[in-house]
Order: sequence, then structure tokens, then C-alpha cells
Amino acid sequence: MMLEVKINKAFGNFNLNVDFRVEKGIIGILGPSGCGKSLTLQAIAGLLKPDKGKIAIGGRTLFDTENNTNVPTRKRKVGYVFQNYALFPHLTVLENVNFGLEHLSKQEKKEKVAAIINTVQLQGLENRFPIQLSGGQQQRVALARTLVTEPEILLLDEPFSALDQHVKKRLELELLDIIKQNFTGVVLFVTHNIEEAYRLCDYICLYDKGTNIQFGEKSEVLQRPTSKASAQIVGCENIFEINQAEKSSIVANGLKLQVNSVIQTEKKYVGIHSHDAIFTSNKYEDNTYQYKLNSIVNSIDRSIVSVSINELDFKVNVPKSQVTKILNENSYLYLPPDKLFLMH
Ligand SMILES: Nc1ncnc2c1ncn2[C@@H]1O[C@H](COP(=O)(O)OP(=O)(O)OP(=O)(O)O)[C@@H](O)[C@H]1O
Repeated sequence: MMLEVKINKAFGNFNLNVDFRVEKGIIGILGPSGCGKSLTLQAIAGLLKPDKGKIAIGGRTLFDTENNTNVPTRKRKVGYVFQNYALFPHLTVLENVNFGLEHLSKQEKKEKVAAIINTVQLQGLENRFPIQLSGGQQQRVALARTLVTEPEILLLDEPFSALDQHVKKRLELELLDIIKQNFTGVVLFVTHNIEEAYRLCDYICLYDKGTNIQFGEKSEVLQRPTSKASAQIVGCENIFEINQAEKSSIVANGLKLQVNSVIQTEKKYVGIHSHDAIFTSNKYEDNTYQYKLNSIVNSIDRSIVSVSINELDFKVNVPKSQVTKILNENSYLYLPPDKLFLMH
């Protein structure tokens, strides 16, 4: 079911200016803090009124300044799970889940709530209060309370940020599993963590300074950021200004690099992810350069090796086991042409 969002909202020193259409899947909305991710969800849910624009789901207009449409939140069929779950502390699990179903008969309510409690595996906890539940269980109550209202789209605003790091990954997968098995509509999932977006989403929508700047299938967005801002959001460590461009090569600070992409004049930067650069002992390939080793920072199983070629500083992310090889051999840094991307 198509979700169309084309809205503007001015806040003095911040402008929300969003324009996208998505049809299916789990879409990760990714961007730095304060870039307008939550405001977008609030506008879709009807909690924030844009100055101008249109929001529609499956052809059903929720908001349109052209003809003064502004459907109230409770009639939008939009499910919203907040960062801190926003459960009612004085209501039990059952009462929290029941909350959105006021209009149904007692019997209908009972059946629906029992089914959803089963789905999110909260059987036996129906009479507990939120404070008597773990973070993951509270999150499932919040999801149940949303799903029971049968929304057409689901908005998740950093649903894992309140959880401990060590339970986070397991719960992420559990929650996404429940959603995938019980919900077929569009899911907008706000996060500022690229790893999380990559693990959980099908598509990624990048945000910067109040605007959506790139949308696509997740690996495409990660591997081919189209602008410097996109590359920074997806965590690319190696971004250089292009000084000169030829037919199939560019020069960045004196370093000549073959590239696979077609060179267009508006492209101003070249980038490569730290895990795509390769240490090699073969010096015959294109894009293979001697380097100066600056530093090595080890994590549990990977190492970040900082090197310089001419005046350019590169970060290279390699398995820790390769580091001894780098130090012992006369090695070169290879920057594969198909892994270099050009950006505006
Ligand atoms: N009512 C308001 N008046 C003025 N500015 C506002 C208002 N609400 C939000 N903002 C500003 O709009 C910007 C975007 O806010 P938003 O909550 O959407 O950010 P976000 O991308 O969700 O960030 P985070 O990842 O930190 O939650 C912020 O700079 C914020 O200060």
C-alpha cells in the first residue's frame, strides 16, 4: 500500500522539507540527531501539522493543504510505537492493549486482545503493570497495543534505544519477526545506527538537515552513496575531493584513481568504504599504491589501519589476523575501481 509524503514545515531555525513515496517493506529512516526523522513520523501520525503538502496512504488522503484535509490521528490507521513505549503505568498489560479498542463489543475485544497477546508472546503477563516487565516485554506490549488497532502503516521511532546493548540484537530480531509475520504494510523505522538499519530494513531513506536526500534498496544505498552527506551518514571514512577528472579516472590530491562509474562533471568527491580497501603484495594492478603506516587500532576481531598515500589519509578495516602480514611484508594498498564511488 503506497505511502506518499510531500510536506513542508518551518520552525524558525529548522525547516522540514520531505518528499518520498514508498510502496512496501521495512524502510529505515537514517540520519544524524535533529535531522527531522521524528517530526516526519509525527506528521504522518497527525501529531504535527505541516504548513503545506500532502500525506496519503493507499490513495486515502490523510492530509492535504490544497483542500483542507486533516484526518484526526485516531482515524488515520497509523500505528506509532514511541521511543520510550509510552505505556500507561497505571494500567495492566491487558488494559494497555485494550486501550485503542473502545468502539468494539466486549466479546470482539476479548478475542482480538487474546490473539495479539499470543502473537507477541505475553501470555501469563496480562495482569502485570508496565513497571513489572522487562524492557523487551514493555516493547512487545507497545507493539501489541499498536497492532491490535489494525493499522495500515507502522511507525517505529527508535524502538530499541531504551534497551541494554546485550539484549538489543536478540530483541530486534524477535520484534522484526513478529512484525514480518503479522503485518504486511509499510513500516517506517527511525534509527541513527547504520548497522541496525542494515540488519533490520529492506530499504534505507537517508535524511540530512530536514530533507530526505537518498532512498533505495539498503545495499545500494550503503555501497553507492550519491552525495558527501549520504556517505557520511552511512559511515564512510574515506571521502576525498576530486581535483581533476578524465574519461575513466580521477585525480584526488595527486593520486590518480581508475573508476568504473561514468564520470559526470557534478561529481565532486570520491569515496571508498574502509572495508573495501585491500592490502596486497601485487603491485601491478591499477589503483595500487605504496603507503605510509600511521596507526593501528584493534577491536576484538577487526583492526582499523590508518595509512597515508601522498597527502591522503585512508582508514582500512581488516580482520585482525591480517595485521601481522601488513607489518611484515612489503605491501601495497589496492583501491578496487568498482568499489570507488563518485558523489556530489
Ligand atoms: N516544536 C518545535 N519547535 C522548534 N523546533 C523544533 C520543534 N520540534 C522539533 N524541532 C527541531 O526540529 C529538528 C528535528 O527534530 P526531530 O525530533 O525530528 O529530530 P530527529 O531526527 O528525530 O533527531 P533524534 O535522532 O535526535 O531523535 C530538531 O533540530 C529540533 O530541535
